[in-house]
Amino acid sequence: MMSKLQGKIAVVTGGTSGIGLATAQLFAAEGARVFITGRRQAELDKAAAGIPNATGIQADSSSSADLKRLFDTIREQAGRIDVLYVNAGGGSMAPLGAISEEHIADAFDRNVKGLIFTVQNALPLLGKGASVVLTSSTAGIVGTPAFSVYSASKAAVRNLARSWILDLKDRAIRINVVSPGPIRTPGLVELAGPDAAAQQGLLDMLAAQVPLGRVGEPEEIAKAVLFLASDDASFVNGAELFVDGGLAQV
Ligand SMILES: NC(=O)c1ccc[n+]([C@@H]2O[C@H](COP(=O)([O-])OP(=O)(O)OC[C@H]3O[C@@H](n4cnc5c(N)ncnc54)[C@H](O)[C@@H]3O)[C@@H](O)[C@H]2O)c1
Repeated sequence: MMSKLQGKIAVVTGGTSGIGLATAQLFAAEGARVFITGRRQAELDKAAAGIPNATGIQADSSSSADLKRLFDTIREQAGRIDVLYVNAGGGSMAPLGAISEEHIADAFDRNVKGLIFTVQNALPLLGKGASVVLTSSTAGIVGTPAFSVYSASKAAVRNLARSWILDLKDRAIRINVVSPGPIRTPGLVELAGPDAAAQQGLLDMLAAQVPLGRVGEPEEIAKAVLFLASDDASFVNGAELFVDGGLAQV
């Protein structure tokens, strides 16, 4: 069977851990040359070493200067981008009474500003048939305690996609959104702190809310991103794909 990304140039932001790492591995297995980004050089080197045909480029998505340097480097090394998966992001918890300026800046810099400037800087490298996948979350559509700022930042993502497909009309670039439910990643379990029992408690609590009765695995998001990124989704544009065991529907 033909590999789904044979010969393609793919970029995965936040590719050192969790969903981004699993997706970079799947993209590579499907024949892509993969560029991954992360904030810390040591983790980036470790992740890139485990992925065939991968290059790690240090870049903090919150930094416009880093993003410019990232895409300048990709232009020099590969000349174009066929698949852009904007995965870098995350957030921390704060109930309404504890929301601070820093809390808002952290979520919106990573999940909104960083996402906007990632796509903007990539634009000159995206040709006809290119695919962009953005990362939202079920938290962007259902209420989640102590997660309102993260939820608001993720809710912004679907509206960016809906407008951008109009901004890019006639360029034949597809933009879609993947919205994971609770997925067993370092980023999720660390919300419960360093204690393993507390982390398991968080996973159990989240699993109980999901109609399928469990949390998801990073590889399950990677497969959905591969679908949106590949020509299998050639007429899918401006869509939001929930990969959440049904959580967003209840
Ligand atoms: N795990 C979940 O349950 C879940 C659910 C919905 C959405 N998401 C979203 O999926 C994405 C990946 O999350 P994950 O759970 O795999 O988290 P993770 O913490 O395990 O991995 C996140 C990756 O993004 C990178 N990253 C974070 N901020 C960055 C920045 N400013 N610049 C560059 N890289 C940055 C991290 O270094 C890491 O490589 C995030 O956007 C997250 O909000 C996760």
